[in-house]
Amino acid sequence: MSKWTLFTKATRFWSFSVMLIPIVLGTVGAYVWERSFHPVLFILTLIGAISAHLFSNMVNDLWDYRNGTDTKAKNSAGEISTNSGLLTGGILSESFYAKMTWSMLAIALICGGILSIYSGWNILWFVLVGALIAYFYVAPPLRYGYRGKGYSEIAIFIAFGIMPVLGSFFVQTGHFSMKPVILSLPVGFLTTLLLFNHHFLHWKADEQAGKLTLVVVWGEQKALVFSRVLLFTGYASVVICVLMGVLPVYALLALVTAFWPIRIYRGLKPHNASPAYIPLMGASQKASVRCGVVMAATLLIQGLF
Ligand SMILES: CC(C)=CCC/C(C)=C/CC/C(C)=C/CC/C(C)=C/CC/C(C)=C/CC/C(C)=C/CC/C(C)=C/CC/C(C)=C/COP(=O)(O)OP(=O)(O)O
Repeated sequence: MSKWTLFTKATRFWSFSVMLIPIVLGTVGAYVWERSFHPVLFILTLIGAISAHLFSNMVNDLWDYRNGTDTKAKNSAGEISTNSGLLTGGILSESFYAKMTWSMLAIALICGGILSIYSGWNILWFVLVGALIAYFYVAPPLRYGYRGKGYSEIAIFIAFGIMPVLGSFFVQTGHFSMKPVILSLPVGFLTTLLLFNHHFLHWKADEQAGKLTLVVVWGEQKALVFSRVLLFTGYASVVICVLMGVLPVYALLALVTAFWPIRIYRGLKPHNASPAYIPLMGASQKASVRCGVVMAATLLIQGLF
């Protein structure tokens, strides 16, 4: 395995698009509403936020391995593991993996430090809250992501919606505003949907390992209803953005991106084998990214013309 392949597997690198999109949205908002854009600060924000995201993926794997959760998922017949598989497969040692994990945190912290010097110390709030949310999702004593109370969904909504959109807006402008908060709602909900749907892939193994996700607590049928509600709420918030003047009316084009997940939901029964949820997960990721791309593009068009 090449070093790059190892890196992409260890960090679950290809999930980075769900962080890239909110960063772009906040930056485009700053440009369109305030005519403020600093390319170097944008690059630093991108590197810092994506490193923070990769750190959260890795620290999750590390603790799931230490807690034995990922080994259970690997050994459960019919279940689909969504961790990197490098620790459970013995491909990387725990100590090497931990060093890589803390390096990601270090990069994020350095970027956060530099940005706080240029854009204002308020950035440090994002650094503090981001690090706490990422670490205690799975690490003891909190392990708040596995309590089956919806805390993980709230954390994802904040970490992949409000924080990166508002944070990247703040980096460019040096102040806060309600506009980026409203702008963050669709991608916040749709990325929460992605995380929620990925729990369907291994919920039986999660249950055995005592990992209480909402799918485990509610059961498949009820969780599928909530999944649809999340999708609806995500797209309804695009309409809210338009009604509140945060996006131009032609941003409603983003609603078209709901077509793919809706088609997948139609093919699902109240109870399904794990593999049936792979297309749903793919469609949720695409919905979040495509909806965000259309929102950013239409906002930029409005600002340019
Ligand atoms: C996370 C971290 C390193 C934070 C440190 C500092 C930090 C935030 C640095 C960024 C500094 C910058 C760039 C500041 C500029 C202003 C900006 C843009 C601010 C936004 C900051 C930001 C990106 C905040 C979000 C931080 C993040 C990503 C928090 C993680 C959220 C979270 C709970 C993630 C869980 C991820 C996973 C893997 C879920 C799935 O796990 P699980 O359910 O177990 O399933 P599986 O079986 O698949 O493992």
